This record gives sequence, structure tokens and C-alpha cells, in this order.
Amino acid sequence: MMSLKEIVSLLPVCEVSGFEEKTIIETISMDSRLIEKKSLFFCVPGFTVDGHDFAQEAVEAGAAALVTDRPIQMSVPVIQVPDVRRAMALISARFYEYPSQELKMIGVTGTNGKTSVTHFLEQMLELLEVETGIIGTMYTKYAGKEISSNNTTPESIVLQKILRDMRDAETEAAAMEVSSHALSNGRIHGTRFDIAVYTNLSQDHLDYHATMEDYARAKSLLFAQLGSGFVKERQPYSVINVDDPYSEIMMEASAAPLITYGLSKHAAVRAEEVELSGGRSNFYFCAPGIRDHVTLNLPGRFSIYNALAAASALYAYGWRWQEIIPLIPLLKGVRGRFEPVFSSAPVHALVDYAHTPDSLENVLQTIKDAAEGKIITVIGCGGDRDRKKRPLMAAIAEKYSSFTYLTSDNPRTEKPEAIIEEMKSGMSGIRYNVIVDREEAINEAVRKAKPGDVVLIAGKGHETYQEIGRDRIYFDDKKAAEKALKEWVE
Ligand SMILES: CC(=O)N[C@H]1[C@@H](OP(=O)(O)OP(=O)(O)OC[C@H]2O[C@@H](n3ccc(=O)[nH]c3=O)[C@H](O)[C@@H]2O)O[C@H](CO)[C@@H](O)[C@@H]1O[C@H](C)C(=O)N[C@@H](C)C(=O)N[C@H](CCC(=O)O)C(=O)O
Ligand SMILES: Nc1ncnc2c1ncn2[C@@H]1O[C@H](COP(=O)(O)OP(=O)(O)OP(=O)(O)O)[C@@H](O)[C@H]1O
Ligand SMILES: N[C@H](CCC[C@H](N)C(=O)O)C(=O)O
Ligand SMILES: [Mg+2]
Repeated sequence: MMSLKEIVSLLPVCEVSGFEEKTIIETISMDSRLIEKKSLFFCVPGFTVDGHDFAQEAVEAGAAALVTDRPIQMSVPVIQVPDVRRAMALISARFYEYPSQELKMIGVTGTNGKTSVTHFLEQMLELLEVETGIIGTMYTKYAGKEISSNNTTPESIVLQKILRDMRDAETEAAAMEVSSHALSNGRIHGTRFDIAVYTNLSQDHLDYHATMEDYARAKSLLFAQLGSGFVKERQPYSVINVDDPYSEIMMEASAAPLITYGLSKHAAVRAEEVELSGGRSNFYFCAPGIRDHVTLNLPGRFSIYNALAAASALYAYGWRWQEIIPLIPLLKGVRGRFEPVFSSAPVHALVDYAHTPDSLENVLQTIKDAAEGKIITVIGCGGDRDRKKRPLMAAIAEKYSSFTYLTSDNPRTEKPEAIIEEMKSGMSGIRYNVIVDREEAINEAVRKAKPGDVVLIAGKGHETYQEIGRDRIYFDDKKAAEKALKEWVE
């Protein structure tokens, strides 16, 4: 519950019309369809519709006051602010009594690896007996509950409510994915992070951010707001992959001391003498005063980066290296990330969430390093998303694969054939086929495979749907691959 007076006191440059001292707010909402009595309704100027157009509907449904970015005439108080989403984030944090200040908050940002690193953190913290929650692409998970996600980083009202619920359930730490969209439109404004982790930056989302520099600047906002909302005796830290070319931008923005990690000698926390083989790696884990041999039972160089990121974040948390290093060999893979499909067929199939040029290249390079047979790739690109990555992803698939199937991956409101056409423009040879139906593409790829070959099914990972138009139809790469492999044996 909040009074209008309290709300206004949070917003130094707002203009209020129809102010009434006695107005009390009992719920907050950005959706006119969910308004209850005594609600504060935020008129969010969206990317598809404008929340201001629903102001009347919200008042009729019981909204007691509105937050807008322009003057509008209504029968209830109207608070006009320069940026509704940011005002909403500040008010949400206050409404739920600043839950982020009562949790150890670890935010992870970067193009690839956020879901993986947050899961590594969850696994390690559970082993250290710290009750940990996760907020990210796959779900929000805490205290035995799993709530499916709409967005990688939720809108501020949802986020603050989740964090409050986590605290009520005695969750101690939250490992949270922070997307560039969330940073640029203020979803995490008003949230206090203790540790911010940077994984990497490579091409994606150029539909939303005008240039790579804009994209990098959005990511850097996490580091710039570190520790905001001072909590005594809780020093914030930035954990940065120093091998990444954009790391300098994050370091420059950082309001907190840095812990750098990577494979190069510039990193404070390093993997040295790396040997990759048989789906795992061996290396020396080096940090000031430490040089311990470890085995990481996960494939690829990118998994080493993710493990170093999680280990460095735990160090920033206050754990000692002697407590952290023994956890590295215990790390397990994450659903939909380099996930093998089990079957009795001598053909290997892998489901992976690679949906950017960089992640696809990493995954294919990792397969190539280990594979005895040929690589066959099934790949599509999302509709209504960055179009510039389409030809690049197709070209990478072609470079590493003996054969590629171009197919659909969430065409959304675009025509799947048109997306595939754009992918095709990146292909230079003829070792590919177009099969729009994803299940049929997986069947064909598996049918074509010989013993020892690897079929990579990329782009959807854990997703259990195909988004066509605005509908989601059930589809699971893993289930489709299991069925195809069964038929291969028969
Ligand atoms: C581009 C973007 O960020 N879109 C997000 C945004 O939608 P929007 O601003 O377009 O909302 P809108 O539909 O125009 O509606 C505007 C306002 O009118 C309200 N409204 C609407 C209809 C009505 O009848 N009454 C009403 O009040 C809506 O509740 C809303 O407040 O706000 C919505 C509510 O929070 C989000 O779900 C939505 O994410 C969509 C699904 C999306 O695809 N987002 C992607 C681009 C995204 O954010 N991705 C990142 C991860 C990327 C990555 O790291 O790979 C993420 O964090 O998820
Ligand atoms: N550190 C990394 N560097 C490059 N590629 C990675 C890294 N970690 C994972 N990948 C690859 O990227 C894919 C996506 O990984 P993950 O889901 O952890 O990233 P994410 O940042 O959460 O993605 P999203 O933006 O969709 O939430 C994985 O399936 C894997 O192929
Ligand atoms: N978080 C990512 C998910 C992409 C997954 C892929 N399957 C697609 O639909 O493009 C995004 O919003 O770009
Ligand atoms: Mg993710």
C-alpha cells in the first residue's frame, strides 16, 4: 500500500493534476486488462500499442491514479513523468519494499552464456548450501517453484514482486539474467545488484539497437548502476571477461571494483594450459596466489569461460578459492545447451540454443574438434528479430557442416520462406536443402546421417514451441530428434 504523496515524493520532476491527499494505492499495473480497484495504472508507450490509449478503460475498471508521459484529462489524479517505464521501476521497487536490498543479487549480462552462467551459479551455491533463485530465459525458479518466463528479464512490476516472493520464501541469493532490452528500457531501474557479470558481446538484436556500440552501451548500464541503493558492508563488484573486445566499455562504466577473468594473461582469474578432449577440459585454475589443476566435465572453450565467470562471481560474493575450485568438476550441463539426445543409434544428435553467429560458431567448432564423423546441421532464424544475423548464421552452418538443412525457428509474423531466403543469401555452395517444416528437417537430417556423424539441431534449445503468427504451437527439438533416431534404428 502506498499513498499518492509517497509516490510523488519518489519522482522529483513529475507534474500532478488532480492531486488528492487521501488517495491510497493498493495495487500497481501496466495492463488495463488486469486493473483492480485502487490500482495505479502506468500508461506505457509500447513498441506495438500505446498504454495511454487504455487510460479511460483503466479508470473505468477502478484505477485510482495514472502515470503518464503527457498531459491527459481524467477523473482521477494524473502524474506526468518524463519516462513511464523508469518511474514504474522506481515505484515498483518501493511498492515491494526494496527486496533486492535483502537478497544477494548477481546480474549476468552479455550476448551468450547468461542462462548457462546463472545455472552454474545456482548449482554451486546450492552445493554451498545457499538458497538460490534464478530469473531468466527458461523460467523463474526458487523454493521449489518454477514459473515459465515471457521475457529473459521481466518487466519491473513483475521483477520486484518475484524478488519479494523470493525473500518471503527465504531465498538468500538471486542469479538473474539481465538482457540489453531490459537495461535500455529501464526494467531493472531501482534494483540493487551486488555483483554484475559480463560474458561477451557479439552480433544480435540489431533490430532493437541501432549499432553494436548502442548495444554495448546498453549492456554497460548494468555495471554503471552497480551497488545503487547503498547497503552498509556490502561492497559491489564487476566480474568481466577481459578477453572480449567490448570489455573495456563495461570496465569504463563500472561503478565498482573489477574482477577480470578469461584465458589470456591479462585476466586476474585465468585458465592456463587448457586441454580440450572427450567433451571435457583440463586446465590450471589461476588467481592471485592460486594455481590448481581442475577438470571441467563440459565441452568447449565457452564452457570454461562460463565456469570462470561463475567462480569469479562466487569469489566476489565472499567465498574463498579453496571452497570454490572443488565445485568446478561438479558442474553439470544446462537443458538445451549442448544437450545430447540419448538413443541406441550410433548417430549423435545434439540440441543447442545457439541463435547468434558467435554461439553457432562456438558450438560447431567444439563439435568439429571432437567429431569422428561428419556434421549435419539443422538451423533456422527467428522472425521479427535481427535480420542481419540470418545470412551470417547460414554461412557459419555451411562452413562447418557437410550438409545443412535450413528450416523454421519461430517465424512469428514473418513468412518462414522469406526468412530462409535471407539465410540462403549467406550460402555460397550447394550443400544444403530447404525444408520449412522443422520436424521434417530433423527427420531428413537424421535419416541422412551415417554412424559416427553428429546432427546439430540449433536455435531452439529448451523451447517447447514453434511461434507462428502470434500463436505458440507445441514443438520440442529433443522429442523430434528422439523419434527420428528411433526410426533410424528401425
Ligand atoms: C520490444 C520489447 O521489449 N517488448 C516488450 C514490451 O512490449 P511492448 O512495449 O511492445 O508492449 P505493447 O504490447 O506495445 O503494450 C504497451 C502497453 O500497453 C498495455 N496494454 C496493451 C493492451 C491493452 O489492452 N491494454 C493495455 O494496457 C500493455 O500492458 C503495455 O503496458 O513489454 C512487454 C511487457 O513487459 C514485453 O513482454 C515485450 O517483450 C516482447 C515479448 C519481446 O519479444 N521482447 C524481446 C525483444 C525482449 O525483450 N527480449 C529480451 C531477451 C533478449 C536476449 O537477451 O536474447 C528479454 O529480456 O526478454
Ligand atoms: N560464453 C559463451 N560464449 C559463446 N557462446 C556461448 C557461451 N555460453 C553458451 N554459448 C552458446 O550460446 C547458446 C546460448 O547460451 P545461453 O542460453 O547460456 O545464452 P544466453 O545469453 O542466456 O542467451 P539469451 O540471450 O537467449 O538468453 C548456447 O546454447 C551455446 O551454444
Ligand atoms: N532471447 C532470444 C531468443 C531467440 C531464440 C530463437 N529460437 C528465436 O526465436 O529467434 C531473442 O529474443 O532473440
Ligand atoms: Mg538466456
